[in-house]
Amino acid sequence: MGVNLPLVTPETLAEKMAGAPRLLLMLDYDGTLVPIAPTPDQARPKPELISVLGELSLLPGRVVAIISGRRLSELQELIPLAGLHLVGAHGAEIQEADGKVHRLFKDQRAKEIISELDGIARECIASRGGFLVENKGISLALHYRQADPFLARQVIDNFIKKFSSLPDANRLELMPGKKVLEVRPRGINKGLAVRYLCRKHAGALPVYIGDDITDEDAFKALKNGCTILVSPRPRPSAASARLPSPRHVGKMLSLLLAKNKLKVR
Ligand SMILES: O=P(O)(O)OC[C@H]1O[C@H](O[C@H]2O[C@H](CO)[C@@H](O)[C@H](O)[C@H]2O)[C@H](O)[C@@H](O)[C@@H]1O
Repeated sequence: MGVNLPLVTPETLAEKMAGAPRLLLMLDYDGTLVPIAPTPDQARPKPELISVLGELSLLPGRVVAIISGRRLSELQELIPLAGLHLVGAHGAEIQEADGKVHRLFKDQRAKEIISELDGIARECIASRGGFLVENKGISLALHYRQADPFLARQVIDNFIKKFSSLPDANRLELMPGKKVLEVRPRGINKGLAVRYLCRKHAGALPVYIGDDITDEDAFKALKNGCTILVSPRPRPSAASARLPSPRHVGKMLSLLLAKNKLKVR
């Protein structure tokens, strides 16, 4: 794990990718394509971003995939584009570029536990403000971005205690994220999705860009690959380089599109 990852510029990164005969560009959503917002429903893509992603994915030799912790159904609504891969629920739901969907996760018992945990999370929150429970069916997110930090610690500790005492809790795992604690099926992670896409598009230059702890599985799956952490400051990561913000990611995508358009003329 490196800490002082070299900062790359959008220009250098776009140049490297534009030079590849075939490219597999994998992008995380929250905190990478779209800046972090106070609540999940406020983190929406700008029309320009949708248009760049759409154009890129139509170019020959360019495969674009969005890999997120969000539900696939939500990604389909946020990025309403045909022709790119959408991967939801940390890799459990994969939509191919032709629209075909694979659901990698079929453990019914784990789904039942998630539904139980929904009630437990709400009980732990009780009437305290600033929390949000996001039930994604096969995973659950307990958000505390707008809660008092001291109360958040108490609620999260209580939730973890109750979760750990559930029979079969080991079918699921806890994953901290940005002001959120997620519970997801054990063994499902973004690394699986990255390996799947790399096999499917063997020979293409794989690039993964992400900002959160869940993206570390993807970085590790692409050992020695082009892996970019989105972070304003250095922090331990398995990525190979760093871009400071989603704004820089957006700039890089526009430059990549412009360079590729010049090539296909
Ligand atoms: O894998 P990602 O695309 O990065 O998704 C990770 C989680 O992102 C969302 O929560 C985070 O973003 C919200 C909007 O900016 C923010 O309000 C929240 O505090 C963050 O934790 C999403 O709601 C989760 O379902 C995703 O798993």
